Amino acid sequence: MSAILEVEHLSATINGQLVVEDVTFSVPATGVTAILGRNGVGKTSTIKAVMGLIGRAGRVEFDGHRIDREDTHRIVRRGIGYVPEDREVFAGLTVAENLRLAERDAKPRRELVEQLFPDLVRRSGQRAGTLSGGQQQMLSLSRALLNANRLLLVDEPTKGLAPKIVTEVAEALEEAARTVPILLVEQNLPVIERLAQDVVVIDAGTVVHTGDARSLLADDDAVHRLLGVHAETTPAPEGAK
Ligand SMILES: Nc1ncnc2c1ncn2[C@@H]1O[C@H](COP(=O)(O)OP(=O)(O)OP(=O)(O)O)[C@@H](O)[C@H]1O
Repeated sequence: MSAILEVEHLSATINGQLVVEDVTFSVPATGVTAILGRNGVGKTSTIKAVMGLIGRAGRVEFDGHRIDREDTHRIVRRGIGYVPEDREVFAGLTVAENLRLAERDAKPRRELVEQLFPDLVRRSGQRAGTLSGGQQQMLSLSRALLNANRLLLVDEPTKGLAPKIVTEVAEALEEAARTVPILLVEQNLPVIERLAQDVVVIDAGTVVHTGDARSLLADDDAVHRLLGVHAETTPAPEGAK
């Protein structure tokens, strides 16, 4: 399958410290590709480096164009949506104001967002800072989905959420993935099993495994060796297949 994103020998630094050493992987033009790895191995930094948010070197090609020397705003305009780990909603603004600020396209896809997140429609006048973590996550996802992005980079969307909300976020991502490929950093194995076709495992700043998600998750020894957890011990979110 053709790749929408090709990352080759990517390295990245924060405050002069090397946080991504040498990462190579590609993201197919459809479906969900998950970046996995233990805490602190460089997953978030890899995504930030692709977005040009931290110093980076190496080759990053998006839809045939080199983007590794481009500014973040140019990368965003090429059609990569970024949903950061800390959600970064404007706390003092309402849900509606947060969404309006995110609109970049002449015809933002408001209907898609309203269909995926009816709760946000009901809360359009509520200040984003008073939303629950799950609702803030949905607002953050909505902002990326409003524009006709051609790739979404989504960083740990289920982190710290209650099981029921994890399921809702997973459902929304599953629905979104029908319209746009997603590169997803995720630690929740049942969520990965539900959403991802492909996995990229990072350890100590380099890629140590790539392949299809099901094969990896079916191999408890490999999951334990690569991720330090056991596949069968992670509680499944409600409604997971
Ligand atoms: N602002 C910073 N200053 C210094 N070091 C940093 C900074 N941000 C990240 N790092 C370091 O870079 C390394 C990679 O961090 P990163 O957040 O990319 O890992 P991660 O795999 O996403 O971790 P987690 O799963 O815990 O979110 C870590 O050792 C971390 O301590």
